[in-house]
Amino acid sequence: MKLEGKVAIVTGAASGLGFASACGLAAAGASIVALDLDEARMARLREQIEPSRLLLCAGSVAEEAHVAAAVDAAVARFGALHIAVNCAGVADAAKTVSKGEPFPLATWNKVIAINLTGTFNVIRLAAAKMLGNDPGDDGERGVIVNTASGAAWQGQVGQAAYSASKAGVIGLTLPVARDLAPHGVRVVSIAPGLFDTAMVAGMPEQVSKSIIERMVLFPARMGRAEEFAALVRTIVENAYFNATTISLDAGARMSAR
Ligand SMILES: NC(=O)C1=CN([C@@H]2O[C@H](COP(=O)(O)OP(=O)(O)OC[C@H]3O[C@@H](n4cnc5c(N)ncnc54)[C@H](O)[C@@H]3O)[C@@H](O)[C@H]2O)C=CC1
Ligand SMILES: C[C@]12CCC(=O)C=C1CC[C@@H]1[C@@H]2[C@@H](O)C[C@@]2(C)[C@H]1CC[C@]2(O)C(=O)C=O
Repeated sequence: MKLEGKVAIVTGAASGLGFASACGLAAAGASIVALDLDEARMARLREQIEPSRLLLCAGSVAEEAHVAAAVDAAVARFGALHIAVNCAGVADAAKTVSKGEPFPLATWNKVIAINLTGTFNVIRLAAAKMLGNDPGDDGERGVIVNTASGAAWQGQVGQAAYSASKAGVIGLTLPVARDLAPHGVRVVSIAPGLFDTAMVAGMPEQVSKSIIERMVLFPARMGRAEEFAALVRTIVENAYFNATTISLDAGARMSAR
């Protein structure tokens, strides 16, 4: 799908991979509907994207009403919705049992609600709008890009909820692509390795250095948000990507413990 004149909703757009994706799609000519809980940080998009092609929506991907309002606003303001990029996510961690205390169910529910249910909430509401689009080349009406994680396959200590949520994103990719293929909507997920964003900013330098030296194959550094955004753009523009999860991780393999 050519990006010029298209409309994209990007969740988690206030920070990191979502911010870079919103900027990258806008630079290629798309109008952007940004959805994030963090209204203040999201406002930084105004410095990168011209006002006539930017709509900021404060809200949670886990709330039906918030996402419904954002996709309605996209169509009301820009006339259609062609692209959805799911980047909103959290990485709250806990051990299954720690010092005799079981994993807090509230943490489990939060991570699943945002990373997995939130992703599907955006997919279903955005796809319903995409089905109203006039078909383009090959009958294409829309593209959905989700963010999984290498942790789906190689979760570390404390990542039961996070890994399960991301495995869920990978799991839904094929059946949703099958559901939407007859309507000309593609669905692709990206599984990033370690990227230099706010989500990993709290990691002690020693830990990140050790992960990079021992577990990242080449190039031995964290990923840059712009590299993620470049893949999002490629997925949107290249109609032959569908129903798959693409690793973007410099060959990272995590250790056993
Ligand atoms: N940074 C990394 O190394 C990796 C990140 N990921 C995934 O990439 C996605 C983006 O992560 P980053 O950009 O690194 O993190 P980030 O922390 O920089 O950005 C995440 C954004 O999501 C927003 N958000 C959180 N909960 C939300 C909700 N309920 N509704 C709407 N927005 C919400 C936050 O306000 C924040 O702006 C996440 O799904 C994360 O799990 C996956 C693999 C590696
Ligand atoms: C658990 C990690 C690594 C150790 C640390 O000090 C801090 C962390 C919090 C953020 C985690 C870190 C690592 O496991 C990799 C992930 C899970 C990171 C959040 C996103 C992350 O980069 C990922 O999903 C990788 O695939």
